[in-house]
Amino acid sequence: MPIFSNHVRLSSSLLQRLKRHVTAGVHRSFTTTEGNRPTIVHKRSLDILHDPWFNKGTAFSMTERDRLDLRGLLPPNVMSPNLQIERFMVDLKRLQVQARDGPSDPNALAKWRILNRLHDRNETMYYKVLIANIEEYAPVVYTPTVGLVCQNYSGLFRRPRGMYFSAEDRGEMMSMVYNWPAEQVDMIVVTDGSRVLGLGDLGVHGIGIAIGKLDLYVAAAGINPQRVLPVMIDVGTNNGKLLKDPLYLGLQQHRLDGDDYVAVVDEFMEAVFTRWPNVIVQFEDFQSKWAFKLLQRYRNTYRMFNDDVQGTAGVAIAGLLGAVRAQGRPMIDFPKQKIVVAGAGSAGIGVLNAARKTMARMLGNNEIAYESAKSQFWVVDAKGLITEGRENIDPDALPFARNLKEMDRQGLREGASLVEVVKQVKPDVLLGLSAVGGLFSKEVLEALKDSTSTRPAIFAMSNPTKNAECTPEVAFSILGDNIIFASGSPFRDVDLGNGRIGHCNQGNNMYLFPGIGLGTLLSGSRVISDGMLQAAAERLAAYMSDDEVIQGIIFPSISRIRDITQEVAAAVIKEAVEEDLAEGHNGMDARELRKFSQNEIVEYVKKNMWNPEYPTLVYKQD
Ligand SMILES: NC(=O)c1ccc[n+]([C@@H]2O[C@H](COP(=O)([O-])OP(=O)(O)OC[C@H]3O[C@@H](n4cnc5c(N)ncnc54)[C@H](O)[C@@H]3O)[C@@H](O)[C@H]2O)c1
Ligand SMILES: O=C(O)C[C@H](O)C(=O)O
Ligand SMILES: [Mg+2]
Repeated sequence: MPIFSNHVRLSSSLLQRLKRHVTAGVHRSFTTTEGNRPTIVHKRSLDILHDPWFNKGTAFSMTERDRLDLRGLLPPNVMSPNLQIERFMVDLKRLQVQARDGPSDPNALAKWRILNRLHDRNETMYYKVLIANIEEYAPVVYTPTVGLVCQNYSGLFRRPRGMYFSAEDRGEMMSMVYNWPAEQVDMIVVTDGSRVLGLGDLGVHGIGIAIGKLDLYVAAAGINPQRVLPVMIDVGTNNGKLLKDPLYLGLQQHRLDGDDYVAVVDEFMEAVFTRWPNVIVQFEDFQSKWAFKLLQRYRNTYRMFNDDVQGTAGVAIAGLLGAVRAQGRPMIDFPKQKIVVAGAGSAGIGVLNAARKTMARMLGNNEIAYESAKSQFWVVDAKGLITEGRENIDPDALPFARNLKEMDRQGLREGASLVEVVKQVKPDVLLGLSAVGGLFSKEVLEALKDSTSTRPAIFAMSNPTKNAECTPEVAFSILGDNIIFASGSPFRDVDLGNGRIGHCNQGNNMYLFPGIGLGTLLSGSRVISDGMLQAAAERLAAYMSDDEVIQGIIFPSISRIRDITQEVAAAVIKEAVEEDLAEGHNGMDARELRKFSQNEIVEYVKKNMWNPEYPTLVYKQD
């Protein structure tokens, strides 16, 4: 069957170009599932059954069983991939039947265990299940359950997944990186476990967060699972409980700091980029103290980004623009919005910087616009309202510190509480990235009733569920149905009676990071520029129709995540080409990319996404 037979609408010139590209790619990759080409394997018998990359379990055909010395090692009934999944789902669904009282932690963990075991033995089937049921299982393999998994990791740990670079490995990283079996790695998600969601320092157990993010890279962006690598940089932990816990899996020492810390991360970066010069590294859940510094240190030399700072910023911008449209106003009115942000860490500051820049661009894109835009923000952290009167102010928060005299005129002062700020400012938007569950208390939400907006917006973006600044039930019950609500972790929509629905949007960076990674990979850009991130955010913002936005739906359902990711990746590629950063990928050179129309870029993206289908396996001796 010709490779492109199912894409009859492609123009013939694009078809030729894509064919050349795929053919070139096949010769370079060490295993491939593109088209119907067989995958060459260098193992047989039980070794195949024990390798999750190649295992098909009961779906091995009889001819394949013969070819790979598997006859007799499996029950005789050859199952179709669909029947195989049906059998697996019986086990998984049994948990739902037992969970009469709604979702509970033990139930979520039990589901995670079943899925994780499948992940360990048959990756193709695991991603088939995940992609087909993404709405149901993203909250199990990703936020919020992944937080619980990290908190319980020493008991849950079975087979290792990913790589651990520890402070003890200094001087060895350049060679140990070759212990990873894949010749090609496209995406690394790395964490040092110092700020896992809103759960604090979980040390080496934070590896779960890198695994969960990469699950979405495969499910949403179609990155080949053989080419993803979760990484934990273990420099110790400052979590007193873990330091004393005999069952803790990581280094039981206080975290390295200062130059010692940077030296470890430097060595890791050098090692992975030496072995895989085209890899993309996503930094995840680093405490803000290091998140910004490492981003500045590496972003102009390596293909990397920080998801909590940059991915979150883009998702928040898309949501904030959606909130403006939901008021029936054009996006260009964004610079008039009064925004109170609770939380000035890596995520909060990332959002503030991006929102300020977006406003400035809309106001004329000059120095004056940039200066004036900052007066739209009031930032409250653990010590209250941040003003120029703050002692030892964090340099990253300094640009948003309010002038004391101006605050005095507004009836506010240094350290004013969130409720005071909301009362005085009467904001259009209240956005939380504080990691403090319930911070948007009844009092705060009551104060928001006086908002000058026709439709106030509440973004309770902290994760996991228990850390959300408020629940949609509380928000809708206090403020009525004329609000916009988004949360970082998934909540159900709220039934407001009389057929009315209070829509709960999930404002999570999962809508951007897979597309940022995929777009960067396929463009071959050497760095990830602000323009590429901005293009990603704008594409997400434009994704929702006017009808949806007016109903209060400002983010898409996660069931559309593969489609959104494709669109975001295409926007990232287009921008990389326009900024002359694209160097091409896998036989597709940058000049070809430049000739592509918007639709052709989207087709190019689709063609390069991995799908969970079993390839034919052919054995060849090493
Ligand atoms: N929805 C998303 O896509 C997304 C993305 C990134 C981060 N997050 C979540 O955002 C939260 C914060 O992440 P971070 O990296 O910025 O953490 P961080 O620890 O760097 O920052 C937390 C900030 O909250 C402030 N804070 C603490 N108590 C407060 C209070 N009572 N009132 C106001 N502010 C208070 C702290 O002073 C600090 O500035 C986490 O829960 C994380 O899971 C969500
Ligand atoms: O992991 C998530 O769900 C979003 C974000 O990266 C976070 O740190 O909370
Ligand atoms: Mg994160």
